[in-house]
Amino acid sequence: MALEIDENRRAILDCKRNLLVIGGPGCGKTTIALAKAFSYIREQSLNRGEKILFLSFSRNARARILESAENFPDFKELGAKLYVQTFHAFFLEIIKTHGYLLGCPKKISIIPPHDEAALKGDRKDDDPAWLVEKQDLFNQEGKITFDRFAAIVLELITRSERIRDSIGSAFPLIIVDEAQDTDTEQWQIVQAFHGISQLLLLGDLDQQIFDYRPDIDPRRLLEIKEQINPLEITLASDNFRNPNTEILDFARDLRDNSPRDRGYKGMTSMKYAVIAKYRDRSICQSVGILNSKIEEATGEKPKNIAILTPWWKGVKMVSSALKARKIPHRVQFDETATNFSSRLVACLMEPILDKKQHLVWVLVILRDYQSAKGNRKESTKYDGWIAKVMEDGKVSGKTIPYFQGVIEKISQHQFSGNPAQDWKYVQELLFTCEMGPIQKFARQSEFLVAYNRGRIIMRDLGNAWLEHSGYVDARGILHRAVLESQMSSDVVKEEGIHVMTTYKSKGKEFDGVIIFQNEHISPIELRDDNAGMDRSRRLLLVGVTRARHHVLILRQAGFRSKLLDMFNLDGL
Ligand SMILES: Nc1ncnc2c1ncn2[C@@H]1O[C@H](COP(=O)(O)OP(=O)(O)OP(=O)(O)O)[C@@H](O)[C@H]1O
Repeated sequence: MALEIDENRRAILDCKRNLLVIGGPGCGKTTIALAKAFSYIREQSLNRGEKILFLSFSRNARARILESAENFPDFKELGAKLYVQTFHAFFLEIIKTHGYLLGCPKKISIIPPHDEAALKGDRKDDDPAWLVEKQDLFNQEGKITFDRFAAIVLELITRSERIRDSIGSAFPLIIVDEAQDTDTEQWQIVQAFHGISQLLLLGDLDQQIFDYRPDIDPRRLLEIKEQINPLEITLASDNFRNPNTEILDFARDLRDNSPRDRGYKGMTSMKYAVIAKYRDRSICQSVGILNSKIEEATGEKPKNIAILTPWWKGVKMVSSALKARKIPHRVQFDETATNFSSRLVACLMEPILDKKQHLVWVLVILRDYQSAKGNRKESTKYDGWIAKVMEDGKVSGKTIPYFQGVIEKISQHQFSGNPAQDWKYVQELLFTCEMGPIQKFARQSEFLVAYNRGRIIMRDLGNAWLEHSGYVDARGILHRAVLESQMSSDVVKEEGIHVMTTYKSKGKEFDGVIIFQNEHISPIELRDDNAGMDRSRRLLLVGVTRARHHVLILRQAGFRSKLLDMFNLDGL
């Protein structure tokens, strides 16, 4: 990749003070930040142990940064000095090293989000009792929820200058991606290194899509300017991502609510009939159409495309349509349901020594799932059942007899010792359940493959079998593998078709993008948005600007969209 270095970019490379680089989608913020990192490593000859830290918000964004870094000719020689990490993983490392100084046990364990949701139940995030409970879990048991990472790190570095200085001096240059989306604690942590490390902050207010979270403030960039006095450089007018198209013009017109009367090069709209089978066929067809559009424009087949929808429900709809026609794709999914559903399968694979105890475990999983969903009525119902089962009392309804039957059947079944086959046996048993909600819940375990940890789970289950002739601690094996995956530093391969929420697509880049619009499942106009639809506009802007060559908006026929109807996109 031949990098264009203009005056602005030269200033960024040469600057020795804190820097704030602002610019819209695809203007080259990540690229110039990486260029600066490599030039810093080369010119400042880092001491042993020193690295350039590049912090990002998500594993997706981290993967994309690493992929871009690999394209630099310097990567082979200097890549080991570049440390790209998510905020979460970086904070966790600090807590694991220094957390005990706050008086908690030395061994730290994480409470994954789905278990956290189950513990919290229907209490609000800021419920005082829940806040105290989380603090106690950390102080007394070393158990920590994801949302407390930043608070704990902040406490550590504020209470100990020595810790702050030793972290800061290991990273003479700290780059922060999407600085506009830092919450108060994250920003305070970064700010604490002001004066110790050089800070390079990348930002774009048009892409602030997490502002529904209480701590994300549109004034963050102003605050940054006031507090660390950075050299400010704007790359606003540049577009390196899709310069041969008018995708960015569309995005800007969308942002400014000033649609023009002709179409936009690189943007197409296609309508589908709402009846499920036609809709699903159109979803699959849209992939082929997008591929041809890209091939027409570039002379090459696309390397990757993304299908984006605002909610996971839309992801599921698109994924099922592709799956039915055996079109391979990678998917984002409802992690909560998948985790609990897989836990149910794992639980039923464990040796059944006491059928009543096993039934209680099953009910606890279902209770925790309902609680994680904030479904208090359902979780209370399960609490009642659990108490009754423990007292050997009678419970009316079909659920208990159904699971008693499943446990009975499995206890008489001889597992083969082949974990994949045995996992499937339990799954299929649950898939035949006649109670719709239970069957639907069980089906969520199919998404476990999306964690990329299937092989490790099967390997560890295989080891358990070798050691015990049974899947002892299958739930623990699953738990550890899922947790590792949630914190993992694996780089997800970018090729092929990716189905995800637009939120997850942030910071990524694809040859083509399909925006799937559906009135209920995948709305372009978000519910509870303001009259100007600012959030909806920003979300759509992030989605369309992921594309390098073409965007296809797949629209439900007959549905009037306040945002899209204003535009005169080329139709099919
Ligand atoms: N100076 C440059 N010269 C040549 N190509 C560039 C330059 N800067 C960026 N690019 C290319 O443009 C595309 C977008 O760049 P990049 O991802 O850095 O933009 P960004 O501002 O971080 O985007 P976003 O905020 O939307 O994630 C990439 O494919 C990158 O290789």
